[in-house]
Parts: sequence; structure tokens; C-alpha cells
Amino acid sequence: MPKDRAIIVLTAPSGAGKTTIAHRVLEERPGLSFSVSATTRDARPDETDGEDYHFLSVDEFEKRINRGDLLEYEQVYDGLYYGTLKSEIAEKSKDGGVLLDIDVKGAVNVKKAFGDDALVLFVAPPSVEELERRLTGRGTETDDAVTTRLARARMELGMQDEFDAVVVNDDLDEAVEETLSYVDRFIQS
Ligand SMILES: Nc1nc2c(ncn2[C@@H]2O[C@H](COP(=O)(O)OP(=O)(O)O)[C@@H](O)[C@H]2O)c(=O)[nH]1
Ligand SMILES: Nc1ncnc2c1ncn2[C@@H]1O[C@H](COP(=O)(O)OP(=O)(O)O)[C@@H](O)[C@H]1O
Repeated sequence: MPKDRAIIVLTAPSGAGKTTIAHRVLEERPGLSFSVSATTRDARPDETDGEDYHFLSVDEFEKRINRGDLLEYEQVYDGLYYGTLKSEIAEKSKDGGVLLDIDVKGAVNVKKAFGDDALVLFVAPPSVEELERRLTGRGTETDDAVTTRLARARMELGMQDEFDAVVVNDDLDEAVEETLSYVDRFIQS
């Protein structure tokens, strides 16, 4: 029987490919909705406010924290805030399931909050060298930002055993198929 509430989390070091996989999963499973996080980082050229993120000022983000609007939040890089809005999860999790693309510490917190109602998949790069190539190739970060993300990635890769399953994103199509099979099994369980 399908679950009453389904929360699916893709987590990974920056550059491992979780956003790419998340977009593919949402195309393949239109019943799932995306949890649009709030952030204080600037939008990238290909991002849309309200679709990829809710882009907020620091002031506005801190007001939301104080109002208790956030399920979880982290200052992930350079003091930038990222967080999951409770309002994104409340309805979407019951209505076909919700997909979150969040950092590793946030994923641990979501698992603690939702237990068996949450499936947390860790997307791993095939190697740290390939992760660096992808981060550099994406061209959205300065060299300093790439260095910061790689340093954090080493810590995050050490946490992969804490999650429900690990998907190695080497061949993208295979990683998408594997993710879909975990998602389908979870939603039907
Ligand atoms: N804890 C938490 N992390 C988030 C949230 N939204 C995004 N992140 C994470 O913040 C990190 C930086 O995201 P972003 O700037 O989009 O960079 P990218 O992951 O390298 O594309 C990534 O690990 C995201 O998964 C959120 O709502 N909560
Ligand atoms: N399997 C893959 N093989 C090669 N490049 C990939 C693969 N998956 C993603 N990429 C590329 O790697 C970069 C980082 O992917 P992205 O989805 O933005 O990562 P994340 O959201 O985890 O930071 C992007 O340029 C993306 O096109």
C-alpha cells in the first residue's frame, strides 16, 4: 500500500550530481514534488526564484527562523544560509511525495525528524578527482569556492554509511535508474 507521507532526500557533496539526478527523477515521476529550499546565496544564471530556491536576504531568512518557519537550516558555505521550509513539506509529502536536495547535515536532521517516513539517499561521486572536475566544469564557483566545497566533501564522504542507501553517480543514466528503483520501492512500502 502506498505511504500516507513520503519524504525523499537526495544528499551529496557539492558537485556529485544530486541536482542533476533530482531533475531527472522529477521528470520521470511527475507525482513527486520538489521542496524549494530558502537560501541567502545569489541566484545562478540558469536558476529561477521560487522554482530552484526561494532567494532571500539575510534579514528575511533570519525573520523566518525566528517565526519558526524552517524545518531545518544550515549555514553551509561562507555563512550562507540554506533551509527547508515547513510549508514545502506539509502538503507535498502527503500529496504524492516530496523530494529534497539538501546538504549532508540537513539530511541527518530530516531523517531524525521523520524516521521511516523519510528515505535518504547519498549520491557519491566516483572519486574525489572526478568531483573536482565536475565542480570546476560547472563553472558556477570561484576557485576559492571550489576549494571550500572539496574540503567539506572529504568530511561528507565519511558520513555516507549513515544513510539509507548510497548511489554512485558515475554513469548518469544508471544512477538515475538506481535512484528511481529506491524511490519506487519506498513509495510502495
Ligand atoms: N541543510 C540544507 N541544505 C541545503 C538546502 N538547500 C540546499 N542545500 C545544500 O546546500 C549546499 C549548497 O547548495 P548550492 O549552493 O545550490 O550548491 P550545489 O549543491 O553545489 O549546486 C548543497 O549541499 C545543497 O544540497 C536546505 O534546505 N537545507
Ligand atoms: N554522471 C555524471 N557524469 C558527468 N557529469 C555529471 C554527472 N552528473 C552530473 N554531472 C555534472 O556535474 C556538475 C555538478 O552536478 P550538480 O547536479 O550541479 O551537482 P550537485 O547538485 O550535487 O552540486 C554539473 O555540471 C553536472 O552537469
